[in-house]
Formats: sequence, structure tokens, C-alpha cells
Amino acid sequence: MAKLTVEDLPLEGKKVLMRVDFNVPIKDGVVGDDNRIVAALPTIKYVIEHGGRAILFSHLGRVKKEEDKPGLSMRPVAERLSNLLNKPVTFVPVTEGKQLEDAINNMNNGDVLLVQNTRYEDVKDGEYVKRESGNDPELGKYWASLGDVFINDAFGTAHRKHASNVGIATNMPGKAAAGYLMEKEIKFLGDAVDNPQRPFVAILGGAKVSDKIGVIDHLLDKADKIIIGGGMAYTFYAAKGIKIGNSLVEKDKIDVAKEILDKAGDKLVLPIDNVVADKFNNDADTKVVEGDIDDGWMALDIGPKTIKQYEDVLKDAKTVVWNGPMGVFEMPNFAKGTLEIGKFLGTLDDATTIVGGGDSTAAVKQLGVADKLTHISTGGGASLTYLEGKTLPGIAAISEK
Ligand SMILES: Nc1ncnc2c1ncn2[C@@H]1O[C@H](COP(=O)(O)OP(=O)(O)O)[C@@H](O)[C@H]1O
Ligand SMILES: O=C(OP(=O)(O)O)[C@H](O)COP(=O)(O)O
Ligand SMILES: [Mg+2]
Repeated sequence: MAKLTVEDLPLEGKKVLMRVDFNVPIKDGVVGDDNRIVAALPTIKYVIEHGGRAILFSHLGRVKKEEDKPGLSMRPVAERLSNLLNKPVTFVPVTEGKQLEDAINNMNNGDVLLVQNTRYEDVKDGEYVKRESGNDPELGKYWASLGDVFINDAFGTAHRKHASNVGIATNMPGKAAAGYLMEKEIKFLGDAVDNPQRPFVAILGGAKVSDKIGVIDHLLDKADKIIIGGGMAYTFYAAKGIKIGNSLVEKDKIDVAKEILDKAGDKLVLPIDNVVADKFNNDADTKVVEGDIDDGWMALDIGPKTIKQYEDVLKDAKTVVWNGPMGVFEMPNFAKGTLEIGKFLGTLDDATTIVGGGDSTAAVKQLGVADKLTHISTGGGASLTYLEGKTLPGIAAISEK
């Protein structure tokens, strides 16, 4: 990268604004998988060891209404970060104003402060105003005014053009650098996928269907096979006229799915069977069905025949990029598809196997199959966007050397 890096910045005594991706799973007010926090530690440590005052910004989940805010507070993240750094982390429960400014002015060299969820700015007085997600120019300018230099280490968010990454960077010309994680992720992905060893298989699942379905069109030109699982599969079922019951579907994207199916031929592989449940709960009644899913049932995992079929597609692969779990792995009864695919990838000794995404990473770690994979990336949507060959706005906005 011909981009500025942390080592190019003056840090001693500086207010160092840092964008990190701490969008981690939170359950009952406690951080679940902390891979994304751990991954940002080298840059944070470098900053504080060089006398910088680290002021961290991240989003957490998606804030669309006032009631979303309490469950999406960064406080549990500050606690985990403090444990990992083995030093206090000041948590500021607001995203702007005197309380934040005072807290920053009270910092000493080597201190760490975490700002409240940047997406709290998306909802003001009950209105969904998207100041953060819409890259409101005033917000980026305000946040930039709070510091001396800026480091973007949020690879997982690099495909977004938001105020806390692009907005701050554009207001800090010549002083916006890439962090170590950002550098590492780009280097690894570049080496693995710019000229991939073939066969190259992409696996796409998860729940962000409308975000990620468009990527498939581009991947058709790059990958030799594309395996679809998880919540992504049922919009394709709908496009094929297969009944989906109450499964996850993005109705607006059924036409996109049809176009992809027409173009893809046998490059795109869909589940043959699914584990269906009568409610979105681990204790639901379940059964395995092939094809049509009746009303009152929803598909929460791929079925055993599909697992076999996917293993067959994957067995000769030399490069595999996987984003998005094959089912609702957070519930043990719907984790088998993700577990079996993860285990199988671990047996592919000659292949480069990359898993990306906040939830996919949490899944392979939780299920104990992460160690056998070549690379665990903190970015799901970001890796896919990179794979498409598109410029990542969060990286483009970083200052050139
Ligand atoms: N069949 C399904 N129905 C509903 N949600 C699903 C299904 N399969 C997977 N998911 C959900 O997808 C989520 C992860 O999606 P996503 O954020 O796109 O992946 P990643 O974070 O790895 O990029 C998980 O919380 C998982 O429970
Ligand atoms: O978790 C993330 O992406 P991922 O689910 O694709 O891994 C990033 O933090 C981006 O979050 P967003 O998709 O709500 O902008
Ligand atoms: Mg996710």
C-alpha cells in the first residue's frame, strides 16, 4: 500500500483518533467472540507505547430507532478491551458534546478512551437521520476536530463510506493512516485472491442478503463455483418458485436472484435439503425436508444431503473464500451445517482457506475449527467487496504517503 501507516505518524502526546471495527456479538450485556477486539490490539498498543492518547471509535450493530440504543452500547466492549490490554479504558457513553470533549482533554499520554457506538448518531430525537451511515459532512468534521491524527484499522467496515471512517479521514488530509490490521488483511487477501489457485470456490451464507447478493454477480466471473447456504439461500429458492414457508427472504431481491440464476448455470450451487423449524428458537420442533418448505416452518440450517453435496464441490478446491454461516449457528440445533463445512475445510491440506466476517469468524472459533483454516479475516462484506475488485472507500480515504 502506498498509504500512510501508523509508523509515519507523530504519536507522542498526540490525540490519536482511531476507527476500529468492534462490531462483535453481545449476549446479555457481555461480549461473545472478541476476535475483532484482539485483532486491533497491535495498533492500539503501538499507539500507547509511543505516548499517543488513543481515542477509539466503532459502530456496533445497526441503530434504526431509539429503542435499539441500550442493547447496542459499547460499554461491554470497553470492559473486554480493558481486560485484554490489562489497563483502564475510559468509556464515554455519548458520541458528541461536552462530556466527550472533557474526557478527551483529561487524557494523559498512553491513555485509552472508547467513544459510544458511532451509529447512535443515526437516530436523533426518534428520527432515523443516518448521520453516521450517511456520512454527514458535519459529523466527520466534528469528530476530526477532536484529534491530531487519525488511524483507520477497521478493515471490517472498509466497504462502508461512513462519517467515522471516510468522514474523519477526509477531514484529516495528510494525517490519516492505515493501522496494522488493515495492512495485514489487504496483504493477505491480495496474495490469495488476486490470482487465486484454482479451482476457486466461494461460499456465501449469513443473513445480510440485500447487502451481499449483488456481489454474486461479480463473483461469477472470478470463482469456479459459488456455494450458497444460510439465510442467503431462500431468496434464491423464492426466485426458483420453491416454497420457503417463513424462511428469511429479501423480497426486493428476488429479481436480482433470478438474473443471477440465469447467468450462473451450474456454477451456483443451492441447498437440496434444509433443517426446518416451527419457530426461531433452539427448542423448536425440527425436521429435514427436501425442496418445498411448508408455511409455518422456516429453514435454519442446511440439511445432511446438502452438506455431502457441498463437501463434494469443495474437495478439489485450491482456494476457498467463505463468508456467512450456513445456518443459525448461535443455536446448537442449527449449527451442524456450519460446523461440518468448517471441519471439512480444515481437511483440505493443499488449499488456501479463508473465512471472513464477524459472525463467520465467531462461528468457526466457537465450533473449534478455526485453527485448521489458513486465514481468519475480520471482514465479511469488506472481503467480498475486495474480492469483487472494487475500491474500499475506507481505504481509499486514507492519506497517500
Ligand atoms: N437460515 C438462516 N436464517 C436466518 N438467519 C441465518 C440463517 N443462516 C444464518 N443466519 C444468520 O446469519 C448471521 C450472520 O450473517 P452475516 O452478518 O452476513 O455474516 P458475517 O458476519 O460472517 O459476515 C448469523 O447471525 C446467523 O444466525
Ligand atoms: O460486521 C460487519 O460486517 P460482516 O457482518 O459482513 O462481517 C461490519 O462490522 C459491517 O457492519 P454493517 O454491515 O452493519 O455495516
Ligand atoms: Mg455479521
